Amino acid sequence: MKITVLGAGSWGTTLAILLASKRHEVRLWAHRPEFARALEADRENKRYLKGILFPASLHVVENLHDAVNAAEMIVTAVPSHALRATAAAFADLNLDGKVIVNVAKGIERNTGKRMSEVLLEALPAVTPEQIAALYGPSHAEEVARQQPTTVVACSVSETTARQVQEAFHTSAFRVYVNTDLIGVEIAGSVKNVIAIAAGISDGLGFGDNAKAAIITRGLAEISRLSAKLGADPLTMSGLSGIGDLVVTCLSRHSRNRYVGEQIGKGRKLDDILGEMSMVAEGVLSSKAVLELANRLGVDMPITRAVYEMLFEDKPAPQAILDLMEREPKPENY
Ligand SMILES: NC(=O)c1ccc[n+]([C@@H]2O[C@H](COP(=O)([O-])OP(=O)(O)OC[C@H]3O[C@@H](n4cnc5c(N)ncnc54)[C@H](O)[C@@H]3O)[C@@H](O)[C@H]2O)c1
Ligand SMILES: O=P(O)(O)OC[C@H](O)CO
Repeated sequence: MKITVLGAGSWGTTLAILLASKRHEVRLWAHRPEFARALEADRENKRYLKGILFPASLHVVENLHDAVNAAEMIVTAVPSHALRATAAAFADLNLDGKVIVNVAKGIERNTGKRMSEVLLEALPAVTPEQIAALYGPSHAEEVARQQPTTVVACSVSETTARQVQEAFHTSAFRVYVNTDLIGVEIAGSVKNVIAIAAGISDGLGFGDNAKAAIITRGLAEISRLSAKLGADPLTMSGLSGIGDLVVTCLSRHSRNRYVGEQIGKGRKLDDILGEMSMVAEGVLSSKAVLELANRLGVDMPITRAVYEMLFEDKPAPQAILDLMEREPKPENY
């Protein structure tokens, strides 16, 4: 199959290598032409995925239109804040019959939209059945080393989800299917905000009890938001739900958990982000998720606390105390 991956960060590069290793004809597009030229010269992504060489069937391309025109399947792996502009830049091409697999995890600033909603708006000729998400607990560093990983291919069309499953599945990268796109996208995106809270707990020196509380009560607020939006509650116990929440809250690879850890140590957000080369989606998503929750009347206290610590300079110890001293509540509400 001819597959184009848009975005040559750690995840886009990892997926392009995985797909090329399956003998698909793969094109990898980087939004900066000079970076594309460096990738082609090195046959390696020295900035985002050092030490993993490109298979021969992976072609680096500079021209977005050529990359999209050549593809039967398009994988969008740019950061979520860049997805709308990236898609709009190829909206005038003929996209009939092409499947678009988004792997960016985030909720759009200002609109509160999920990534599939952003794609449908930016690509008016594309139908919901052409769009899929590939989500789940999958750090690039481990997938690139072919360590066992499980993910979920999701689309409102089961046929499309199965096409994506077939395209990506390997003996080290096991792909399940699901058709609950709302649940998969909400869970897979909001977990980044909860992972920042988990990192804050680490930075403050708290232990396993606090981490378990953040994961469990984080899942409770993700579940409340998803239910309000019409998701299947079962998705929350799946790979994009508890699976991705656990990996992101616990992993040493997680950029979101790292940002939180630094905040917990008392550092300023701008300083932390200024020295990071990789995207931590939960930072921008915290604001978008909180606005969405407020609009829908959904209580998301951990998300609110993360937002206050990141953007309103609330000291982390105070935020934790405020969370703990809230009015006692029933577990299921
Ligand atoms: N890294 C992972 O393990 C992993 C796993 C699953 C999902 N994801 C998701 O995949 C998405 C991409 O993450 P990543 O880890 O590959 O990012 P990264 O931080 O490794 O790299 C970001 C990439 O985006 C590019 N970029 C930056 N601004 C851009 C713009 N305006 N337009 C187009 N491209 C731009 C950068 O050049 C770079 O290639 C994120 O939403 C992330 O949550 C990442
Ligand atoms: O490194 P993070 O925190 O962006 O997490 C990456 C992936 O979403 C894990 O599945």
